Amino acid sequence: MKIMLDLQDITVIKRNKKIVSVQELTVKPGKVIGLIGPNGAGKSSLLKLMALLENPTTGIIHFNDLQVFPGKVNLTERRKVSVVFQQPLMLDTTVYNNVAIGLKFRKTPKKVIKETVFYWLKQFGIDHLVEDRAKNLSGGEAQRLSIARAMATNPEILFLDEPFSALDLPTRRKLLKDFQQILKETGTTTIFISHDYHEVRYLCEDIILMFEGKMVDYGKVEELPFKRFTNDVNQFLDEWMTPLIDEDRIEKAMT
Ligand SMILES: Nc1ncnc2c1ncn2[C@@H]1O[C@H](COP(=O)(O)OP(=O)(O)OP(=O)(O)O)[C@@H](O)[C@H]1O
Repeated sequence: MKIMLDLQDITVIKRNKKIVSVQELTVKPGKVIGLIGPNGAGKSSLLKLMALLENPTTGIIHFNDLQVFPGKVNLTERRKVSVVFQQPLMLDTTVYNNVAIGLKFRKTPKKVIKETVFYWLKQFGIDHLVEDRAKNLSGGEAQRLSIARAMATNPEILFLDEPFSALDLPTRRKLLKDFQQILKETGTTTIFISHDYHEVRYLCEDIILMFEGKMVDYGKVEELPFKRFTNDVNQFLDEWMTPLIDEDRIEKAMT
């Protein structure tokens, strides 16, 4: 299988501190990867590199076999990448225009724009809000809109920085279910930051574990409970995985 994204000998140094250090990281098409680790571990910094938004201090990045320099990515490559942030960045206009804008920039014919916008709003269950102003949406609706907008441009790779963390549990569960189905259908390569083991297990096959700026693991989610790292990392993982054990116990008790 070909490699979509390839990072070699990457470091990011900010204010004399190495905040990201990754020797080798490759992403194959179609993978859904969770980017995990404690606060300040370097997840967002790594995501920005992978999404070609920021330059590493040292190292080389290839995207589809082409060496890229994030500060100077050409438009064709940039448009293959979509990023969704935790706080949806909405234009102060209608829901329709928020989704249509990326397609307008790509000079997509009007008819195709309309079809695409309605298709994605429907996929995320918000087509009835098409004429509403984006700023009036609830948190859950806005998050649906921001992912629909990202998907509408048909990205080769999608990055999400804690997209579900601001949502209440039922809303989050519903969106996760819809999103999982959509990823299954589209096969979009996806990398997303999460603090939620349940979420990661539900959506991803693989995880990248960051700890104190270093990538300390890149492997299968299901193998994580059986791996051992340094004491600090083990302690983080033990605590990180505990809520799921509780949740499983509650679910069992209820059935
Ligand atoms: N522009 C910057 N200048 C200086 N330090 C920075 C800068 N950006 C990030 N850092 C530092 O780099 C480290 C990693 O930050 P980053 O936001 O990547 O971590 P994170 O794992 O995403 O954390 P969180 O889960 O809290 O969002 C932190 O110590 C942060 O303070």
